[in-house]
Amino acid sequence: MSAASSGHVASTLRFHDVQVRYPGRDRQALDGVSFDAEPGRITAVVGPNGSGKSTLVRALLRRVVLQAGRITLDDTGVDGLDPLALARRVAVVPQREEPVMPLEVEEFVGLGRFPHRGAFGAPSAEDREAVARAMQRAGIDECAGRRTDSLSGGEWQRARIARALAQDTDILVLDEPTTFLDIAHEMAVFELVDALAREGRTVLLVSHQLNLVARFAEHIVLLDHGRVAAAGDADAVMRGDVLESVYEWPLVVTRDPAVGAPALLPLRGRLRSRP
Ligand SMILES: Nc1ncnc2c1ncn2[C@@H]1O[C@H](COP(=O)(O)OP(=O)(O)OP(=O)(O)O)[C@@H](O)[C@H]1O
Repeated sequence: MSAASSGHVASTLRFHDVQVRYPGRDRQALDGVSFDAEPGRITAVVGPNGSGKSTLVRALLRRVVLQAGRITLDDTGVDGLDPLALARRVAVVPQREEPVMPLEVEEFVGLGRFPHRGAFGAPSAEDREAVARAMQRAGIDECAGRRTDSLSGGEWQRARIARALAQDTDILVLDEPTTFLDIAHEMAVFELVDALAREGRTVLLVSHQLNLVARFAEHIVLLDHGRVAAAGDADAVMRGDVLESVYEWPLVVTRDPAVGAPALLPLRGRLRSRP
């Protein structure tokens, strides 16, 4: 299946027994994590704060050293790709980022084109088209001429998503992309991510929005202290006993009345004793 117009056929992104330990820490941030993110579907990574989700993204981008294990794109190790080759295949919306330069939104989104045209190349008609399309899909086109440091939290978030779309890759990784977004914009981002997956991209989505993940993601990986506590479809992962133990909070799992997906309802009051 072809995905982005970069010409790549979408790849399976595979984490094989990945182990990461940060210097000075006595426990592993990732401890034997294995799963596949396949083309044409959303693979969501969920889990409590500090469970290793962003470390997984950093490991993919080679920003942390693996103690053991491998991350591959269609059986090629990402460690064998130079940064530009990796950027032509994988676009990332990182969890946190502040505007560093006073750029207009359109210029900022255009930064996503760097793996295709180089840092100093003039934008081609194709670059300009990709930027316009990305801004439109991310719903930020009305802000094209605004400076990034004047945007609201939600507008800035959508500009960052647009920059990743402009990169035009077959693999898209989004680390909590709906932070700061209101309900309508949050739903619009989930719908957009869903459409991007259906067009054939491989989508890896880190999110705390379990109920939306249950509705949109075909494959969910639940991390707990750097290990995979559960993986599978929403029915396999969204189980009260599993989630209550991992999140250490009382909750019930019911059914979403609109679409029938499992829905999580946290209860009031802390668990008296941990299982
Ligand atoms: N640079 C670092 N140096 C040392 N320890 C780190 C570093 N970055 C993360 N950690 C630790 O690694 C573990 C996993 O962190 P990570 O940021 O991957 O979690 P997360 O699941 O993304 O959390 P959150 O939901 O809060 O964003 C945590 O214990 C964290 O404190």
